[in-house]
Formats: sequence, structure tokens, C-alpha cells
Amino acid sequence: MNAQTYDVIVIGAGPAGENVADRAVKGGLTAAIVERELVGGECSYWACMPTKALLRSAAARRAALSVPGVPVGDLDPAAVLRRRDEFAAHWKDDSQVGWLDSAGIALHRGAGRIVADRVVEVGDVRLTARHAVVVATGTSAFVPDIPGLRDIAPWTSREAAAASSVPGRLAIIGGGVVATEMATAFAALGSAVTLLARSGVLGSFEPFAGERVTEALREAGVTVHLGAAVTGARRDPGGEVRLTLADGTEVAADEVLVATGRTPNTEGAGLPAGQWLTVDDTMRVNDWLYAVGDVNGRALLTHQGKYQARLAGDVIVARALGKPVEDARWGRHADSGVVPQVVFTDPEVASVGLTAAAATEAGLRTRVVDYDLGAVAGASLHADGYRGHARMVVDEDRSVIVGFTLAGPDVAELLHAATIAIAGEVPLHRLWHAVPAYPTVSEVWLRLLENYPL
Ligand SMILES: Cc1cc2nc3c(=O)[nH]c(=O)nc-3n(C[C@H](O)[C@H](O)[C@H](O)COP(=O)(O)OP(=O)(O)OC[C@H]3O[C@@H](n4cnc5c(N)ncnc54)[C@H](O)[C@@H]3O)c2cc1C
Ligand SMILES: NC(=O)c1ccc[n+]([C@@H]2O[C@H](COP(=O)([O-])OP(=O)(O)OC[C@H]3O[C@@H](n4cnc5c(N)ncnc54)[C@H](O)[C@@H]3O)[C@@H](O)[C@H]2O)c1
Repeated sequence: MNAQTYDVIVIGAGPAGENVADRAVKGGLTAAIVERELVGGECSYWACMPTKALLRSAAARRAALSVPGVPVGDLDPAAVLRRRDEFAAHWKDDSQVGWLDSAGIALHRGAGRIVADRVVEVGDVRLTARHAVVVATGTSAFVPDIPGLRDIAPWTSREAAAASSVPGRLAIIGGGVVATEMATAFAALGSAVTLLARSGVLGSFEPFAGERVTEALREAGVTVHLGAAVTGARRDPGGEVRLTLADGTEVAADEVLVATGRTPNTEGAGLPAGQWLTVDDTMRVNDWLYAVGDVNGRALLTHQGKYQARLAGDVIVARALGKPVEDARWGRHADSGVVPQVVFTDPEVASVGLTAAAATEAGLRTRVVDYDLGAVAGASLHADGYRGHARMVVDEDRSVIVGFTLAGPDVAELLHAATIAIAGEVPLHRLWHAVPAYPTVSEVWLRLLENYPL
């Protein structure tokens, strides 16, 4: 067996793995990364980028339709799929491999398996880490145990993101982020979509977000069944799928997308199957093992995984050099209470921090301020009949914002101001001096403050 030694060995070359290796090398250590599929991970080829490419053309078309004087034609699904292919780099990782090379990170292709403390085997190569092994193996789609479901070979987010054609009828099981984004995308591309949400839609967000997205999906022709539990699935010899719901209703479709959450990729790495890796705030599992990105279950988002990776990389370097790991720099973690997320539905949902319900549950004395986003001058200019909503959740005892949610067309780019306000714990009396430019949609900040007399 070929034996090699590096300071750091990273298993999984998704966004989190790439960043932790890069940070370690920039800190002066040697690093190898192990990848069993494509360098770049789920995000580049089957998640963030291709799905947003599927959504973007319809969003641009809707924006054009919302103001007079712009001639707008029909959406061209084939052109949308071609643009998506470009964003997925045609499922080839040459450019990402080139980046690894330029960053000085050694690549080992194949499945990496931890076989002993600090030792990872990849095929017939035995890699030993002087300082740390980092698990960055991400997640796979969780497929619930519904009778017949696996036999019909349902789509997961992978097949949806990489679809080479648009199904006539698409049934989607789930009411979360993947379900609502893909319902939005495929309805715009021409599928007759049925969304089967067991509980609510976008249940982890402020209730108004799910309500607005549900309403808009219905307006776009999507059939939304709330409280729909799928109890069985079968595919007819002709290829048609039939889903049975608990109330006896049948839903017919050409394809079924299962969007019911994720399960961690631990088993292939030689770790207990289906168990999220518990880490401390430096991403450490034990004295030599770290876990970054989706696999630690803290926040299943690319930007949070990359944040964790930067942090873990720096900590591994510090510990390797015998430097103290100071709480002031690595403590007060952004995974707790400051996680931003944008759902690219129509309308978009952008949120950071705690919902009002979560803040109350956390024992905070809160005040909730709501504002009609459509009443802001910039919003009425942005689109005729602009409809949207903003909510700010204030911790009354500290007079700082702890949660912020927007739902409305093109709100994604408004989010970072709220992330800064929450992460920076900017006192509300200071926010009065952050004057939003006129006439931008950001004036909602002024309106929210006016509705929160100090
Ligand atoms: C449909 C969809 C859309 C999404 N859209 C967004 C979005 O818009 N914005 C956002 O922030 N997040 C989004 N996410 C979440 C985002 O994709 C993940 O948070 C992100 O990919 C996690 O990065 P990661 O590096 O932890 O894992 P991954 O990207 O999953 O990468 C893990 C890598 O490890 C490899 N691997 C696994 N096991 C082994 C092994 N044993 N040996 C070697 N290699 C291994 C895998 O092949 C993979 O390449 C989306 C997710 C889905 C499903
Ligand atoms: N724009 C983005 O940031 C973006 C986009 C897509 C995905 N993601 C990330 O990917 C992750 C996975 O997304 P997701 O939508 O798969 O998960 P999710 O956790 O957002 O939603 C899962 C949905 O499935 C339902 N569900 C769970 N088990 C079920 C069962 N047995 N039967 C029926 N319904 C069931 C839940 O009620 C929920 O509605 C999310 O955590 C999200 O952060 C992010």
C-alpha cells in the first residue's frame, strides 16, 4: 500500500472541504483532499448553482413583466436548461481541479475512509495526518420509508437540478426549501406541479413567508396540498406514477421529486451511518478529528459551511503552531443566531437570525415590528403592484435586532444589512444614523425604526 503523510487530510471536496484545505495551506501546512465524485461538491453540480440557474430566467422575466414598456416573450425551457448546464460546468470538474492545483492542495480521487486515528485510506493509498483529519462529506437526500417510493425511482434534488427535460406533471413531496424552489422553477418551465406538504410550507421561517409563497405558487398554477401525507407510490407499466395520500386521494404524475430533507454522508467515511457529527465551536470532534459543512448538521448552507471551514482551517493552523485558540476570535459563533438564508422562490424569502417564535422560545423579551414592503416608495418603483412584507424582531432588553425576514420580489440583496446589524449587535439608537438612500427598497429600515419608538 502506498503511504503518504500530510499535515491535514480533508475528506470531501465540496465548498467546505475546499475552503478548509485552502486555509490550512495558506497558514503554512500541507494538505490533501479526498473526493469520490466531483471536486466542487453538491453545491456546484446538483444544488445551489444549477438550481438557481433554473430559477433565474423566470425571475428575470417576471421582473420585466412587472413594469410597462418592456416587450416580454415566453420562457424558452431549452435555453434555460442550456444555461443551467453551463453553471454546472457540464458536470466536469477540470476548473475546480485546476484551482486545487494552484492552491497547492493535493487531490486523491476515490472514497476516503477513516481506518484508524489520523489515518484515511483511499483505494490502495494510506494517508496519515500529522495534525488533523477533517470530514467535509456533506449530505445526501433523505428518502422516507413510504411503501413503493424507492421502487418508482423518484427524483431527488440531484435529478431535479440536472434534469435534461421538463416533465409534463411533477409531484413534489415536501414543503421545505428544495420543494418550494423546485416547484417555482418547474412550474415556470411548463410542468403541471403538485406540491404535497405534510405540514406547512417553509415551516422554519416566519409564518408570513410560507403563506406568501404558497399563495404565489397557487397563482402560478401549482396545486398545493397542505397536510398531505403520502402513504404509497407505484408506477404503472406505461410509466405514470400514482401517489396515494392518507385520505385516500391519488395524485398522478410523470415524475416525483422527494424533497424531505438530508442525511449526513458519514458511513462511506468510516463513521456511524446517518449520524450528524457533533462539534465544538472550533469544529472539533476530538483532538485530531474535525467536521465542517453540512455533515455537522449545524446549518445546511454553503456560506455557513465555508465560514466554518475558514474558522476550522485557522484553528488547525493555530493549534499546529502551538498558538492559543482565543475565544474572542473563534467564540460567539455565527452558526447560532446569525444564519442568513435566501429562498429563491417567487416571491423571494430572505431571513437572518431568529423568528419571532424562536426568539420567544429562547426566553428573550421581544418586540416584533412588521411593515408592508409594498408601501415603500422604492418598492412601488421597482415593480407595479409590488407585494411584500418585512419583519424585525427586537430583543427589548439589549435593544438590538435578533431576527429579520423579508418576503417579496428581489429582496435577496437586501438581506446583508440585517446580517450586519445582527452580527454587529448594532444598538437601535445607532441604526437611526444608518440612513437608507431614497428611493430604494432599503427605506423599509427607516419605516421599521419609525414603528419602533425608542
Ligand atoms: C437542491 C439544493 C439547493 C441548494 N441551494 C443552496 C443555496 O442556494 N444556497 C446555499 O447556501 N445552500 C444551498 N444548498 C445547500 C448546499 O448545497 C450545501 O449546504 C453545501 O453543498 C454543503 O457543502 P459541503 O462542502 O458541506 O458538502 P457537499 O457540497 O455535499 O460536498 C461534499 C463532498 O464530499 C464528497 N464525499 C462524500 N463522502 C466522501 C468520501 N467518503 N470520500 C470522498 N469524498 C466524499 C462528495 O462527493 C461531495 O463532493 C442547497 C442544497 C440542495 C440540495
Ligand atoms: N436557497 C437555499 O438556501 C437552499 C435551497 C435548497 C436547499 N437548501 C438547504 O438544503 C437543505 C435541504 O432542503 P430540503 O428542502 O430537502 O429540507 P427542509 O428541511 O427544508 O424541508 C424538508 C421538508 O420535508 C418535509 N418532510 C420531512 N420528512 C417527511 C416525510 N417523511 N414525509 C413528508 N414530508 C416530510 C418537512 O416537513 C419539510 O417540509 C435545507 O436545510 C436547506 O438549508 C438551501
